[in-house]
Amino acid sequence: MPPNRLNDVAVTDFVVNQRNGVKGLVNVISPKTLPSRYIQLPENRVTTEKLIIETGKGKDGLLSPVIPVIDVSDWKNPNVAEEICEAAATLGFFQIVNHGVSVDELNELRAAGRGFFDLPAEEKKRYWKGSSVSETAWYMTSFNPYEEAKLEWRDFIKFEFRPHLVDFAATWPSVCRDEVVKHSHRMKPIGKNILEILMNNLNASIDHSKEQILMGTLRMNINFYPECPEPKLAVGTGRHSDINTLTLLLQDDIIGSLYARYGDKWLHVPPVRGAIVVNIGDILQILSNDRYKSVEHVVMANQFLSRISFAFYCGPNNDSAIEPLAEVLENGEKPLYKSTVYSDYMKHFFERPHTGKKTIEWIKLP
Ligand SMILES: O=C(O)CCC(=O)C(=O)O
Ligand SMILES: [Fe+2]
Repeated sequence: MPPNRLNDVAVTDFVVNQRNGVKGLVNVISPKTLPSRYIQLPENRVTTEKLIIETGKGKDGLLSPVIPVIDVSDWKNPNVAEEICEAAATLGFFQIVNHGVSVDELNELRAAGRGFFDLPAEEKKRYWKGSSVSETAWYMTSFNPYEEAKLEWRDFIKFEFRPHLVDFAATWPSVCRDEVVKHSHRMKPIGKNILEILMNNLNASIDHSKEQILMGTLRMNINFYPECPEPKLAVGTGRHSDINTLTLLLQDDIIGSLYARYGDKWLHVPPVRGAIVVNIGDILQILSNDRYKSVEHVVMANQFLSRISFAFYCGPNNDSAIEPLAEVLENGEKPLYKSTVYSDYMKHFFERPHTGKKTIEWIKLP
């Protein structure tokens, strides 16, 4: 007989109320079965028959797609722009290589990120969301554990970059502070290059006010997924689309747990050494009046190894009005979304559990 599942009240108390996170649960209690608080409803599980892992002809005779890996060593090369725009308009995901950040630099960031999650519980708890010692960094478990019926098998720390404030990172955990700041300096110009390409393709220029919408706020999540006793019943990050313009994701080198929505299936985003995964967020879909696709994605949990990922988010300033660009509607096209202040959009997203593309649907015009 397998050991009994831990009960919901005890798990919520230990993981959320006592702020130990799911990593604390694994370290201290090491459950042999998945606590029921983490058992997803069948429709939210990512089951094998829904996965597209290897490309090739399916039963229907069609070739399944692959997430393109784009060599960006020359940003001015028109083929690069073409491949990026094509991926943004279809799969909503691509990977870039030869972007100028070395494998060693990426590995240093990975080690620093793990350093944070390896800190003693008491140290991490100081950053707990709502009472963090830092105004611009907070630590949490799952996505919104106070609203979710089922928890995600994930802890994370979020950073907001506020470079106009002197010493904005002074209150961040010293174990990863310098690497996180360095990473933002490396990712920002890459994000800008991609956004320029995507805007050019819409005949839209980037002036100061557009730049505030595209990348006026920069944030980063470090996601930590501990080993999970019954990964098939759980999710690492529930299905969602990102609510920013662009995400630049450094995922694990070995364990591929990220899947992007493709029809009614999930398409694997495989780890590629040295690559950064790029995905389009809701705001680019709105600005482009649906030319670019913000695609739902999900992260699975793993049984034997923990996984860490670093999501660098380019997004609007909180007070930006989000609406389809004038350049796109120029020929009399109907706007598909109603104008919304970005802080309201964020509030809508963060107040609910992860629910696919519900946030963008909320502002879709009939
Ligand atoms: O962990 C991952 O690979 C992706 C995480 C993610 O989707 C996010 O942080 O928005
Ligand atoms: Fe995401």
